[in-house]
Amino acid sequence: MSELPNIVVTGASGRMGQMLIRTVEASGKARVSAAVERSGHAWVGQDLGEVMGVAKGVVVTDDPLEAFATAQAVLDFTAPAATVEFAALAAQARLVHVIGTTGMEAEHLARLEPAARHAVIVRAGNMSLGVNLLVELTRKVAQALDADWDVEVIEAHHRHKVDAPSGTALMLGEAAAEGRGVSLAEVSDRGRDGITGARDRGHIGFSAIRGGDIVGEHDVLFAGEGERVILRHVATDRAIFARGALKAALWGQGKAPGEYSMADVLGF
Ligand SMILES: NC(=O)C1=CN([C@@H]2O[C@H](COP(=O)(O)OP(=O)(O)OC[C@H]3O[C@@H](n4cnc5c(N)ncnc54)[C@H](OP(=O)(O)O)[C@@H]3O)[C@@H](O)[C@H]2O)C=CC1
Ligand SMILES: O=C(O)C1=N[C@H](C(=O)O)C[C@H](O)C1
Repeated sequence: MSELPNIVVTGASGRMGQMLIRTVEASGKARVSAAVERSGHAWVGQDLGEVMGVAKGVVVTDDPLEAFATAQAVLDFTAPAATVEFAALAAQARLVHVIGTTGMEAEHLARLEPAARHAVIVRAGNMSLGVNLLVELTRKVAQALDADWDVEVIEAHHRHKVDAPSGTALMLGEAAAEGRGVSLAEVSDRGRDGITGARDRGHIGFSAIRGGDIVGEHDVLFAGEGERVILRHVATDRAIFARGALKAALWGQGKAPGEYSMADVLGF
């Protein structure tokens, strides 16, 4: 019997699901004990060893409750509607629920609150070390520069991405707003098109590019009179997100119930 923590991966066949399975299995710090896909998915009933060439003996299931029963953590990079269901089940089983899913609306976030009263949730729109550092830098730069400097968050992702702005762009926008001491909801400019009028002073703009296989690129532009400051992160490998998620799952063991961020995990 392995002494390593048991980890469940939901959305196992997805871009991140597969990366998470490979990262956990290669880490030597945990093992994949179960993999979940939705009912009717071609992978359900298949051995991961057969479909991925790793984690032999783990048969993909469409029963998350059964999968969660023998695990210590679940890594969940799926879709908002699925994530809120998994949160209730993870809380029931007292698992650490690491949520990478983006595009979560207020109604989804509200449904995480009861779960976080019973179990540890670590949620971040981006689990990489580099982006979480960029978030801290953005807060500091926004604090140092006044509203004469226009803030724009520009992000680029692959053609399959379904949500915009990205979760990362929203984290960066929140950090810029916090640095300025304003509420992002009150100063956010999204999706400019047509005769928009001149830019509002103090607003934070968002632009999204979608194309090809771009893993994820984020710029925070501070545009002043006669000069610009640009903070940039470029992801070239999804392993950076998976490594962060595994770190969060291990960090969360034994922590008090509640919702935590990657900044908590990284000690920023
Ligand atoms: N926080 C971070 O660091 C990162 C976050 N992400 C986010 O992770 C999410 C997934 O991204 P990505 O892997 O590219 O997307 P994919 O579409 O490749 O994968 C999503 C997976 O989740 C599955 N899924 C959806 N609903 C359910 C359900 N009810 N039960 C079980 N499985 C389900 C999908 O299955 P099906 O195909 O059948 O729908 C699919 O296998 C996105 O929200 C993305 O923004 C991505 C990278 C990093
Ligand atoms: O969908 C993706 O791919 C990614 N999503 C996250 C986001 O919305 O910011 C993180 C990363 O940029 C990749």
